[in-house]
Amino acid sequence: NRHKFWETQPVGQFKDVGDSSLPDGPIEPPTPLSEVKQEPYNLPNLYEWITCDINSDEVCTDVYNLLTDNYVEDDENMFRFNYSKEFLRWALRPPGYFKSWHIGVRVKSSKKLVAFITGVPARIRVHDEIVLMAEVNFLCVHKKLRSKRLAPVMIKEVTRRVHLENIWQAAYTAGVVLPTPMSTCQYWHRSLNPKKLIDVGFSKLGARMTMSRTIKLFKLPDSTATPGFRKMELHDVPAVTRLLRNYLSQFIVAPDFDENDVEHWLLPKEDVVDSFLVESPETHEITDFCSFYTLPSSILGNPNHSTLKVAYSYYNVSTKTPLLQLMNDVLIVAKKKDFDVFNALDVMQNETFVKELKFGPGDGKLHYYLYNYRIKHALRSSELGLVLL
Ligand SMILES: COc1cccc(CC(=N)NC(=O)c2cccnc2OC2CCNCC2)c1
Repeated sequence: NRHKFWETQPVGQFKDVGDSSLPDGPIEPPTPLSEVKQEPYNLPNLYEWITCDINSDEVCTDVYNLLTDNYVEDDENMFRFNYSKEFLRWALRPPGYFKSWHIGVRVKSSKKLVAFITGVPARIRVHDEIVLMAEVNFLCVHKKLRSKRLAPVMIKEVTRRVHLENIWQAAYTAGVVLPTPMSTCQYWHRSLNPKKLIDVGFSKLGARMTMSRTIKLFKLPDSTATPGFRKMELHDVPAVTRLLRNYLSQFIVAPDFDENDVEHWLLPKEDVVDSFLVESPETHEITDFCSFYTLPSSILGNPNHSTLKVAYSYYNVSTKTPLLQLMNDVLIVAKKKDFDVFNALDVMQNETFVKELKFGPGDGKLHYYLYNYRIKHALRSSELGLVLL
């Protein structure tokens, strides 16, 4: 009963993979809103649901502390994601968000937050269909409450609250294989501070390599190479939206970003998201775009370092500047901002630059999933134009 819960859900089931009689699209029809369960699912006696007002500093701090101590670790339990409070506020309040989709579980007596799950609304295009979805993220159960089957209840409760807003599909990622990945991505790391990465065990010194040789190997220029390369600003939103919409149209699954979405997700926000563009010095046309988000990791049990400063490739568009040169400029900027490593999934055209720019393959995979939406043939990662936080 490895997937006891997921076998009860409207997701592609392993037994159905390859059954081409099943059409792409929703697996179950919407339920009339009057038939959606009106009250929250039952929790074990000591616990209660709490809707988390992420605008409240106290609540945001409780969420931050729960995730800092109990969220996703790498396979060797050496690192743990350490999303900042400002990042959480950004990630959870996009245009049209619902406070009711920021769901916590706390101990009735102590009011201690012990579990969390979230959804945010997103318009996602699948082939030629624009589908309103919830992007579900930050599922976290306190380490001391694991194996109490709390996660299935959290998932059912966020699903119920999404249904109440008349949304019937969702998108999510996981490092584990569940029924059934829509795509499976490889992740890649580009060392920016190789000495620290080796000191903390993130990287290993290559065979027949010295530390000084390794530092030299990953050294980057002090300044970017592309004329007209600059930070994105508010007045660039219309041009970046046009550039990004056109670029994303080539992928089978991609967000359907409008100007409001671009303003929220891609305008630079210090220590949260960085975005740059190339404005042609001659024509002032915006020809290229690149971005990354900031997600540090706590380093577990290292005497000299407590945090790994990690940049995650977000959305990149090259129409005039070679993608290789654009991404090398992004690495130069990330190094200058003191990031230790730059991560990228092999989605979109990322595979075309990772090898050239000295990325090394990560030791895990990131699986993408859709809820209540069948895609008969799993996508190649290069057919995926969606990056989740
Ligand atoms: C380096 O510190 C880590 C701390 C926790 C987990 C991992 C490995 C891992 N699971 N990495 C990823 O999932 C990953 C690798 C490359 C790019 N994006 C990623 O995940 C993103 C997107 C999904 N939500 C988490 C952040 C690494």
